[in-house]
Amino acid sequence: MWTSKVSRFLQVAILIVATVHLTGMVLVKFGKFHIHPVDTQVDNSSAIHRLPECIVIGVRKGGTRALLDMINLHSQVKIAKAEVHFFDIETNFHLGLEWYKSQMPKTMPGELAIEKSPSYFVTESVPQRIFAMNPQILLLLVLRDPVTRLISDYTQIMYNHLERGRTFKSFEELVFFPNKSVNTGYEAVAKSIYVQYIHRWMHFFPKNQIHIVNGDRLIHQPWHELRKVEQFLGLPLQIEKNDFFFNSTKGFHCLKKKTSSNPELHCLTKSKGRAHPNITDETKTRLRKFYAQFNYDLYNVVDRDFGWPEE
Ligand SMILES: Nc1ncnc2c1ncn2[C@@H]1O[C@H](COP(=O)(O)OS(=O)(=O)O)[C@@H](OP(=O)(O)O)[C@H]1O
Repeated sequence: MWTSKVSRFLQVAILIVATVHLTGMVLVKFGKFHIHPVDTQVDNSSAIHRLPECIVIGVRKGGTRALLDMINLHSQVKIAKAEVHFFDIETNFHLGLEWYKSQMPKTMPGELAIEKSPSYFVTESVPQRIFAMNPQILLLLVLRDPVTRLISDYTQIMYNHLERGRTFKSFEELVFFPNKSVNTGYEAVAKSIYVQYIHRWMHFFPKNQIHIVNGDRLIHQPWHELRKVEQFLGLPLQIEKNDFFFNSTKGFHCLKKKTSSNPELHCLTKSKGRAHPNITDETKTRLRKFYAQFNYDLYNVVDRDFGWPEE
């Protein structure tokens, strides 16, 4: 009688302990509850500069700033505020890895440092240099419709000239030769031929280390793209639709940063999301036809169809 009471008591106790343990595991797995260094009473002084475990490698005008600021909403991510350009600018590269590390945000164990330098993607020497630093590194690449990216790139250069009081050639003059064929010698045209650069990266890194963010979806539904980035980085899922608000004046989503009890609202600077010059439908169609084959080649190489318009 006495022994059967003890054994019944033990069975109930084991059941309670197992239920609590399992519930905890499920909550952690689905990101409802995070065991995070910042949540616990850890001494912040142990935060140090570390090399990044993830780099946003480009592409220029793909939405790299938006991506970096958005992933920074995650409590386990710290970002380098300015573009570092360590691997693509020789004078920086020669300062060595200790200099590079010093440009990174301080992180605690379990936190990820991320930097973005959009020209890494197109600079020949960069994949090998990053591989030499860390062959396991995770790479994020934002790609958007090549024609929109080209127009965005041109717009940026145009504004830079106009701000300095200089005149600037029209889009058509730069993008087409007089016989109307596409001028691939114009850098902004070449940078939208993504497939010619991705090969170099895939020579060094397996596909599962390169995650491509859809830059067009990043504009319209950033939370979907951020969810995939969190999964790629192995982070607990935290970033939600509610972390964004649509700013109708800007025409883009801005962020609600959870730095205090009242979220701080943050939109990208005015150099992002500026009005593009009017480009005729005829010009866009000609460019779309030009990029179509390169886009197919890219879809084949990365096993993913981005569905960019073909005309
Ligand atoms: N939320 C939000 N707010 C503002 N802008 C956004 C956003 N999401 C994506 N984008 C798009 O990002 C484009 C700029 O890309 P990058 O940051 O990669 O440019 S850069 O290469 O660093 O100069 C920028 O291109 P432009 O529209 O030509 O300015 C935007 O279209």
